[in-house]
Amino acid sequence: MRLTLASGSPRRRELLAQIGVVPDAIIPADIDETPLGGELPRAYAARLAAEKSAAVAAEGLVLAADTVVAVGRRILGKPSDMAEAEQFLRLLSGRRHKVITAVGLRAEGQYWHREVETAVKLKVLSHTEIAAYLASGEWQGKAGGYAIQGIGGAFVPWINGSYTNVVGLPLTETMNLLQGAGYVVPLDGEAV
Ligand SMILES: Cc1cn([C@H]2C[C@H](O)[C@@H](COP(=O)(O)OP(=O)(O)OP(=O)(O)O)O2)c(=O)[nH]c1=O
Repeated sequence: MRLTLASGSPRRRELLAQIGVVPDAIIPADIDETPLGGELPRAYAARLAAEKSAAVAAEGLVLAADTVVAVGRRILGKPSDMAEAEQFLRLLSGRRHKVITAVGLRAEGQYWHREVETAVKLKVLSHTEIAAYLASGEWQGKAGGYAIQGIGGAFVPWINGSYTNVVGLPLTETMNLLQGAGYVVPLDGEAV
C-alpha cells in the first residue's frame, strides 16, 4: 500500500524511519496555520493535521501531523522570529505545559486521527541561557521555540507521556493508525 508523508519536517521522516516505515513520497502541505478566534490548542492541532492531509493529493494513504505547545488555552506554534521565540521561552521558563501532536491518516474517503498530549516541564531559564539558546538558532521551526531532542533537552527535567510526541510524531499511535488502515509495518513480521 502506497504511503505519502504530507510533511516537510525532517524529524517526522526520521521518527518513521526509526520504526522502519519509509514513505513512498514526501510532499509538504502548504496551509494557512492561523488559529481561528478562540480555538483551543487540541482542536487547532487536530484541524491542521486534517487540513495538511487533505491538501496533498495522492493515491493510497496520506499521513500528516501538527505539533503545538499549549499553556492553558494559549497556543504556541512555531515562533515567527527571534523576538517571539524569546517571549515563548520566557513564558515557558519554570512552567509545566503540554505538547500536543495531532496525527491524521487519510485514505480515499476515510480519515482516522489521534491527538496525543505530553506534559513537559522546563526548568527556570536564566537570561544568559535564553540568549545563548536564541543565538543557537535551534528554536527555528519548533513549536514553543525549543527542541527537546537538541540543546533544549538540557532545559527539560521532566516529562510525562510520549517523548516521540514532543519531537513531532507519537510513534505508538502512528503505528496503530497505519496498522488499522491495513499498512504493513515492519513489526507485523518483516525484518526490521
Ligand atoms: C516542542 C518541540 C517541537 N518540535 C517540532 C516538531 C514539529 O516539526 C514542529 C512544529 O511544527 P509543525 O507545524 O507541527 O510541523 P512542521 O512545520 O515542522 O512540518 P509539517 O507541517 O510540514 O509537517 O516543532 C521539535 O522538533 N521538538 C520539540 O521539542
